[in-house]
Amino acid sequence: MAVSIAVLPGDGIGPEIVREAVKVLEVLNKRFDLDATWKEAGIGGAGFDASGDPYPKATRELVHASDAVLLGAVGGPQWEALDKPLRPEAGLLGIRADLGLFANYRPTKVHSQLLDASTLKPDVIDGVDILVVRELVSGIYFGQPRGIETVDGERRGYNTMAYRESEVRRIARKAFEAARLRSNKVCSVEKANVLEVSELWRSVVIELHQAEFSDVELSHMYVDNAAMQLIRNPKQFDVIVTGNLFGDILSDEASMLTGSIGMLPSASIGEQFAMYEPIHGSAPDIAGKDMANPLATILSVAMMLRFSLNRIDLAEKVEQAVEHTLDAGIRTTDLAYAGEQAVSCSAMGDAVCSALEALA
Ligand SMILES: NC(=O)c1ccc[n+]([C@@H]2O[C@H](COP(=O)([O-])OP(=O)(O)OC[C@H]3O[C@@H](n4cnc5c(N)ncnc54)[C@H](O)[C@@H]3O)[C@@H](O)[C@H]2O)c1
Ligand SMILES: CC(C)[C@H](C(=O)O)[C@@H](O)C(=O)O
Ligand SMILES: [Mg+2]
Repeated sequence: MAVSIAVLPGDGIGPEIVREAVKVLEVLNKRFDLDATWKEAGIGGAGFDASGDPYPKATRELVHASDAVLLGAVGGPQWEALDKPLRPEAGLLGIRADLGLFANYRPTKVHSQLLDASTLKPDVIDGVDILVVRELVSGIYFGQPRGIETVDGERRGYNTMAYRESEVRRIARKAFEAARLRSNKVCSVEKANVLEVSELWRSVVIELHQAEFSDVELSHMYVDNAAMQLIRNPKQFDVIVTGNLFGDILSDEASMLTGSIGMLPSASIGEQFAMYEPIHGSAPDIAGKDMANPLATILSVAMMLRFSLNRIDLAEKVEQAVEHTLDAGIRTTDLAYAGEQAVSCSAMGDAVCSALEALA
């Protein structure tokens, strides 16, 4: 069956890493039986520069007409002076909200070939396999009121962290369902000792657990402790379910268990649409140098094959190709801590494509 993909490279390293992921799609079309077509459109700073809107109308129309979306990354210093609604990041929040992508899955899997790349001891991280399930279209990112006002002659900035019961219930449900397919453990992370929004979060998670998921082991952890436990003993976690801001922070932290933020893919899923993107940003410090790690984006393609295109077989091939590439000692700069010679972003993409072709 023919499938259509909207490809949104974005800014900074976005076009570089997405180019390598598209090469993988080309191999799947040519050497396997994927029948995918794709079209590119602008998002973030690229969207703003072309049309004055970080989530342009043409992009919106394309993603609504596609089976899945692949996004690189958005943002960069050249757009920082813009008004908030025009910034690249507003384009990303805009597409997530527009497509209703409330569930963001961020798998953190330690590859045994990369134990040297992590700053943590091998026995602490070997075998780590955590799924962060992050709420993506609510919480403090979207809560009202928000703004900067002048109070008593000085500026005061404020945001609102709010969750409705229904929003907590639907993300918690996704976490429990995911846990049933894994090690059957959910840790719900919030700050219920201080925040009412977290108090509600915890009580809704407990209600849902008692009503429908009592077979799943449930624990609760304050976010500050969770940040520490992720480094102290990451293997205690299976599924972590948390809100938008805490999930953003904890997933970047968790990525370093794997050796690099360049290793973590993600799937953002709603009722109707799905988008796949690495968890990292546009990395302005290395953009344009062909040195980014494209594996997070390539592994996001594997998630797309599995969850949106109904091709688990091809998802597994892509994941195997990544494993074989790591087995061969091929490392981009972010992974090359043990004296290995680093390869470029495009060479890493080529290596994964060759490994994939060898599996055809
Ligand atoms: N999903 C997204 O589009 C997304 C995510 C995070 C940040 N951002 C945006 O990206 C810009 C830069 O943000 P930041 O510097 O805080 O975070 P970042 O994730 O872009 O970079 C953080 C550090 O990680 C490195 N890094 C990131 N991805 C890498 C990769 N694939 N390979 C090798 N190294 C990699 C960078 O070089 C940098 O040193 C900002 O405008 C931010 O808003 C976008
Ligand atoms: C760029 C930013 C809006 C985004 C977020 O905070 O969600 C990013 O950090 C991410 O993790 O995808
Ligand atoms: Mg982030």
